[in-house]
Amino acid sequence: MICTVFILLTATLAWYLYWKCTYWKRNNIPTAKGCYPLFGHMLAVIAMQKAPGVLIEEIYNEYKDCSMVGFYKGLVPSLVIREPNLVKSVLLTNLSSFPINGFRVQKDVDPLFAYHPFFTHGEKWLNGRKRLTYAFTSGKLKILFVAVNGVCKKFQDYLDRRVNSNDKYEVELKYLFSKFTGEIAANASMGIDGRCFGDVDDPLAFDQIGKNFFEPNFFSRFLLNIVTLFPSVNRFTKIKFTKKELEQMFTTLVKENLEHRRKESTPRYDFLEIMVQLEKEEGKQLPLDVLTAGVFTFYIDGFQTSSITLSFIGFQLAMHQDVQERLREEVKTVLEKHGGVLTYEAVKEMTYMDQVICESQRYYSTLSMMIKICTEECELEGSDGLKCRVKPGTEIIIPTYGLQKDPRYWSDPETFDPDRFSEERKHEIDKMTFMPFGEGPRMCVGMRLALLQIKCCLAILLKGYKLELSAKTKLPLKLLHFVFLTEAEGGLWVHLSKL
Ligand code: HEM
Repeated sequence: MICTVFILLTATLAWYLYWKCTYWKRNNIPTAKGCYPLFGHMLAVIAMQKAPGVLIEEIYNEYKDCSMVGFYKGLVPSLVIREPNLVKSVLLTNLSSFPINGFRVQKDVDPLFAYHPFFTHGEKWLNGRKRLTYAFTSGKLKILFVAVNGVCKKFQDYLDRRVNSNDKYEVELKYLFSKFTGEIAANASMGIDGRCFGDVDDPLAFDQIGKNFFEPNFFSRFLLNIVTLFPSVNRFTKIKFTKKELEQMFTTLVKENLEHRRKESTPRYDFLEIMVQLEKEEGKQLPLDVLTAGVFTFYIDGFQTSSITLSFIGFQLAMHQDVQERLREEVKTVLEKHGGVLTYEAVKEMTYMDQVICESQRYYSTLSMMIKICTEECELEGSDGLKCRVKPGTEIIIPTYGLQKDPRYWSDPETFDPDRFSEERKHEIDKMTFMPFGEGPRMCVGMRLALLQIKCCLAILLKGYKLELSAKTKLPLKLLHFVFLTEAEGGLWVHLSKL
């Protein structure tokens, strides 16, 4: 009897797994190689042998003739879409069918993330997004520019100290730029000192505390992988993305800062001040947890993404001395025109810098992919005739990295050529093949601040220093994608010297 029950149960389970793993086949969609029962295509990812971004890149490159490719995240059917018209359909035309991002958090486990627009949808997303959009209009950016400019001065002073004492200062670019973006995150969010530019690394500095969050050890990386890949598991495991101490630190900082601001009227130039202005306009105070979450979003989103982006730009400039020289000329000419002062208007005039940033973002996309979850059935149709009726629960993967390097959409994609983005040529680019900040109503709300801080940082660097590649940088670069952020194995090392 027990034996029969066992056989029946095993046969049912085997049939169930077979049924799940043949979903794409039954729907006439090509399936990526390497599917294992229960784990789907995720075995190497779970075993920490492959980052999710690398897996998606491999799938993208292997199925060159297909508009879409199915794979399985465990038992969940996921679809990699490989054509701009399909991306447009998911991010714009049929956005209401894909309103949720593929990374989820639970309010009781990660309360600060629970208000982050990226992790929310519906009314909550709309409110969160509205507050951040308010903070990044042109008028408000000019307020934040005061803080950014202050950080530029500190950065310049830090570079002078480092280069003067070393003649040629050898530095890892993400380490260096994390100091800049960490200091911006502290200064421009709450008007506090981020302690990033000391001669010795301060464990409480904003660049160092961010390290704990973004550079976890092997074990926490494994847990984070599991939670991001299988969010429903976390209903039981309750693994936190944010450390409790970090949450407490931000809550205390915001609370103390708010008390001063609501009482005093000294002008301040930061995000919290803009939120206090918003309270006044709306005639009601925002709850402390909402404000803390806003400041936390500012920190988490601005710090790492911008420093990674900057480090790849710095790498490209060190590799391409002609581009570095041309950009330096632009910076010097524009600054001269503005009396040697880095103003908001001067930054806007640096158009070749925009091209260099775009091309670097295309070449090494900071976010290797985007993931959207279907909540309402919708049809996708590729140019090869493949049709897919996407069912609720299906995950759609937008392979940013693959699309931005695909020779179908980019001539000579492996050549670093900022002139692709020149006024004369940029019309040749299909919008949906270049999405460093996403696209559509859910695209990056902090894009303008990100570009402002990146441009200011580059202007300071280029007007006074030359970047040359250090032999410590391992070429060709091997890209690592921690969950979905891109980094280079061994780091990006350069020598900085005074001009
Ligand atoms: C170079 C730096 C940055 C890059 C490359 C970047 C990239 C992105 C991308 C690709 C998305 C869309 C993700 C998706 O649709 O799946 C996104 C969303 C978002 N970003 Fe950024 N970002 C940067 C800087 C910032 C900054 C400085 C802030 C705020 C201070 C910010 C706040 C956000 C928020 C709140 C969202 C979610 C938007 C929504 O779902 O409505 N980002 N970012």
